[in-house]
Amino acid sequence: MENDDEVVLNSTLFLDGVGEVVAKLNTDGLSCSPVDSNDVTTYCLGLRSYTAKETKISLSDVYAIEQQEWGSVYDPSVTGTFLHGDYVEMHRFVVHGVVRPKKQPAPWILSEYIFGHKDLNTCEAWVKQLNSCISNQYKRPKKLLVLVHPLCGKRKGVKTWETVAPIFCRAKVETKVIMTERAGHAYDVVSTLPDKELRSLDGIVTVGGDGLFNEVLNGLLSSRHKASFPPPPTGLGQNGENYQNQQMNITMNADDMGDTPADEGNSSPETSSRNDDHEPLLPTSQTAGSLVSKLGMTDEIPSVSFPNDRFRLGLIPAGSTDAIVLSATGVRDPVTSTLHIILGSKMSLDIAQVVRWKTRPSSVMDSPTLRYAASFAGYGFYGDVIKESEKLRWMGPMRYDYAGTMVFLKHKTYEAEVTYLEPQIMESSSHEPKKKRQKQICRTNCMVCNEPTLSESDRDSSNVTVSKSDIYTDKDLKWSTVKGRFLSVGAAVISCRNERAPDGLVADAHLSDGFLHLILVKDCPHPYYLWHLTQLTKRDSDPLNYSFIEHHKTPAFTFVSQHDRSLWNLDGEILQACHVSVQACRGLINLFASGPEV
Ligand SMILES: Nc1ncnc2c1ncn2[C@@H]1O[C@H](COP(=O)(O)OP(=O)(O)OP(=O)(O)O)[C@@H](O)[C@H]1O
Repeated sequence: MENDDEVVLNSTLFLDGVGEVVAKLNTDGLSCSPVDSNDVTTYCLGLRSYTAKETKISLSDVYAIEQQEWGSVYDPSVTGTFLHGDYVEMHRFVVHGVVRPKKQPAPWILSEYIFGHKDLNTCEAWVKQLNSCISNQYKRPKKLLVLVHPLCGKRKGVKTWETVAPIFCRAKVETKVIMTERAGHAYDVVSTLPDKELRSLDGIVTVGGDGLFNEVLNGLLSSRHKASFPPPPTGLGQNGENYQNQQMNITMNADDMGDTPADEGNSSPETSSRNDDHEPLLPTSQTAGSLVSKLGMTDEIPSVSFPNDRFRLGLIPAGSTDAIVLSATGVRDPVTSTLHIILGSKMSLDIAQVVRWKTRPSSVMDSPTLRYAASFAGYGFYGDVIKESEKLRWMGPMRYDYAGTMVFLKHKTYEAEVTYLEPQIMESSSHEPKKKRQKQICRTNCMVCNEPTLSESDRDSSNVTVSKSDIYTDKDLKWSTVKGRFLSVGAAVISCRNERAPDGLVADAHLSDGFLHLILVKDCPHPYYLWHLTQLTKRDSDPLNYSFIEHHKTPAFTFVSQHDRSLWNLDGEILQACHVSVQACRGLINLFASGPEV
């Protein structure tokens, strides 16, 4: 802004509340210095009434420019009246910006600067030039699909959208808005979006909670993410023939591609009671043809695939927990999220890919079912709470507390075997309680998330293509198994901060480091478990540092249980599964966010 050579526009304008200023626009932003520096400070009745220093507005903080009608601009420097200042009539334009509070985390605040000039052409030239600067310089979205869940949270989806819609409108971002009518609607819309339409969009935005976001994520990735999947649990042929056969089935069985969802219409034991389960992304969904929840059900390779550098997802929080937004922006504020979207913030996010190999122990062999989770995959306590809370929807968000208490009192434990990949080079967690670890919190421009993986750096230097599945034969990783009775098995992709757990489940989980945090809570007395749960609600506590808890940072794990009602909670959505494998897909999607400023 200092270099006058870069100045693209320079004139004297009126700035509302400041008076006449010399305004200069360059590639970084706009600077306005009062014409008469003697006017910098004025006094009213002996009190200093305003200070007008140079005003600097960075273009990266400008989200809209608007031409306004002829009207009044306040000039505090006008003298001659008892009180300083008066309104002056002129042509006007408004620069809409963002104020990012210094103390974080805090919501971003909308600001506006009203400029005026007697000459309409001068105002129009400024509007044109400013618009061209903000549209050329930043990767801002022009067209978005917006899915609004009207009943989310305390039925505040529509109200939240009505609050932020004018901001999109002001910023001239085209939005195609769909109100969801039922569970599974968003999944159906997104999974059946033709490639041409998807290519015309810069992203998809959800106005709702983590559940709605999870539907969009699954709709987007189900047929558009082609990757080798994690090995199945032992017993299903981890390295052997069965596993290979599964892969063949999954990728080549064209008969499964019809309009009938994989799990529907046959007489296997798991289908008979399937509709009891709340699985909107599975058979109850209406657009059956779009259900590509079985891996690779289609031969057709969509032209829009993931990971995708351009396409981003946005979340405008209106749900009952909003853990993904809190972890991605640090605040649960619809306006802050909207500004991140309009200003084109971008950060990548790991996604957990969950493969269900068996629904029930009695099933002979299911067709594998694929699901994605952005924040959390949990079994035992977590699955049971979701199942209980579904019956209590009428209670609103309170149902989680009630259901949580009920499930806690039952103290159910599950026999299971968990096998996870352990990075040898990493500080691995022991089974013993350990000293409080130095937590490296994920923030904006996080060093950990920006570090290339070992295979990525090898690939860069040697030009060798490393397939995703190579991770499972990496010499720096080994498989370890834990067997026993568990109160819960959880895998956090991100910190999972929420209003009840200010540091989240795992305070130092990273948004895009390619790891899951596997948390195994073994059978223990009631009070111990209660103690762990209460620690989660406190800031700066160490809720995982107990002898009955194992915490492992892992890129993948498998899980086997012999329980008939084995329920998983994936971002708050239920999946019934007794054999699963889960892997972290590093940076699989991009969000309109920049990481929390915590
Ligand atoms: N119009 C609708 N009617 C009923 N359910 C819907 C509708 N739209 C979406 N859903 C479903 O509601 C569930 C919860 O949505 P969401 O997470 O957006 O809201 P929430 O209030 O945070 O809910 P939860 O407390 O269950 O997390 C999702 O599984 C989604 O499939």
